[in-house]
Amino acid sequence: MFELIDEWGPEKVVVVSDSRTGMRGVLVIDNAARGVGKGGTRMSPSLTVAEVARLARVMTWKWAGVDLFYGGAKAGIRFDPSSPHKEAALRAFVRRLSNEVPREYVLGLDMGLTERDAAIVQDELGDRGAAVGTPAELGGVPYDELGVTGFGVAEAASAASAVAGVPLAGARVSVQGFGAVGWAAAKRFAELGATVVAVSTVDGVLHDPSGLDVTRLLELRAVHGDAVVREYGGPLLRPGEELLLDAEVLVPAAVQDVISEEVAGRVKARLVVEGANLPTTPGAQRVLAERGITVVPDFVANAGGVVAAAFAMDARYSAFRPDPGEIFAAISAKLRTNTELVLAEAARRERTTHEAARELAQDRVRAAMALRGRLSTRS
Ligand SMILES: NC(=O)C1=CN([C@@H]2O[C@H](COP(=O)(O)OP(=O)(O)OC[C@H]3O[C@@H](n4cnc5c(N)ncnc54)[C@H](OP(=O)(O)O)[C@@H]3O)[C@@H](O)[C@H]2O)C=CC1
Ligand SMILES: O=C(O)CCC(=O)C(=O)O
Repeated sequence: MFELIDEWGPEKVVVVSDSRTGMRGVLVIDNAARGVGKGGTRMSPSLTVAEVARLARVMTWKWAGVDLFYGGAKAGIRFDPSSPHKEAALRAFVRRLSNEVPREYVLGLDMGLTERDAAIVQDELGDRGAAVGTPAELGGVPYDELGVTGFGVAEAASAASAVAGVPLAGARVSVQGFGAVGWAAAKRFAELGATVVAVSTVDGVLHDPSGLDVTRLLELRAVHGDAVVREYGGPLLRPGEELLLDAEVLVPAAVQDVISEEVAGRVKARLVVEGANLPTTPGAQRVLAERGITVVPDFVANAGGVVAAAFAMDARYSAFRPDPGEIFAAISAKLRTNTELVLAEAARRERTTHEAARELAQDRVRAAMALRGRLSTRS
């Protein structure tokens, strides 16, 4: 595990387990120089410690990128989110981390967890503190139900469209994943005048070159959940094919590492907007840049979730729930400005967009570390 550590972190890695439920979990606090550790908790049957450490590092850059004062952290639970024992596993996870939660880490939503789970976390914490992403009935900001992250992904795409030479009106968009990020991205792209030609889940890829009916997809998802692509009807392409379709815009919004160097060489889109965390490998980022394909990096494009989470953190101390309109407006403003800055800096510094965005975020984290006396004294 020591090989995970570099000059930025992680500062703390806590591994927990529970013999009764079989839950295994990990909390990674990557870098808390700018504030308390904050990031979503992922539940997946194949989760690894290294995966959570990589996600926690993304959070360090994400909070610094939007200049909000939280530290990079992420947690993960190795457990099947469809199991009837999910609640017991989640409660065991929170109980095992009672030293760290919420003093050093505040839970939020990531893959496999929903607002209902955040409510369970809140119940487990009692008067020790709050979870974030709880339902409106608990005074929370239900950011996955609101679709804030996907909304922000499409806003970032809109800001990048001029640089990429891809006007969004009429652009064909292919979206991988139709969960909290994917559905909301598809909805916002359609509102911005783009044509959503493909969406996918693990079941396969729905593809219609003349455009899918996004309203119908959203209605089907509300009723059938994950089974949405099968319920829509029509043939399905194999998972992965959505990355290579004829489309101007590609939005990977499911899992990490789906765009390898090899896949990057075959992507047809002119603009890739990363809804998921870590969907492109470093090699793929280089290939895409060499091919002149504009990439909006994950921690720039999907930062709508952290902006909403920051509102939710503030709401913990207020009797007034933030207005969703205010949250969406803040996301649009922050992500558009940041996207334009990152693309301009990448061009100016002759770096990939990931490199430029990381350098900008690192400057802020380094400044906080210096002020706290945390920089290395070794030469
Ligand atoms: N929720 C948020 O606010 C934020 C999420 N993210 C990141 O966005 C990504 C998605 O998260 P989120 O939408 O919350 O997760 P969800 O669990 O809500 O949805 C994930 C979606 O991806 C689909 N999927 C999983 N694997 C594949 C695959 N190999 N090919 C195609 N589709 C696949 C799932 O299909 P099925 O339903 O069939 O399993 C589901 O539709 C993650 O990387 C997450 O870390 C980043 C910032 C904020
Ligand atoms: O911090 C949160 O509550 C959710 C945001 C998150 O996990 C992410 O952006 O990946």
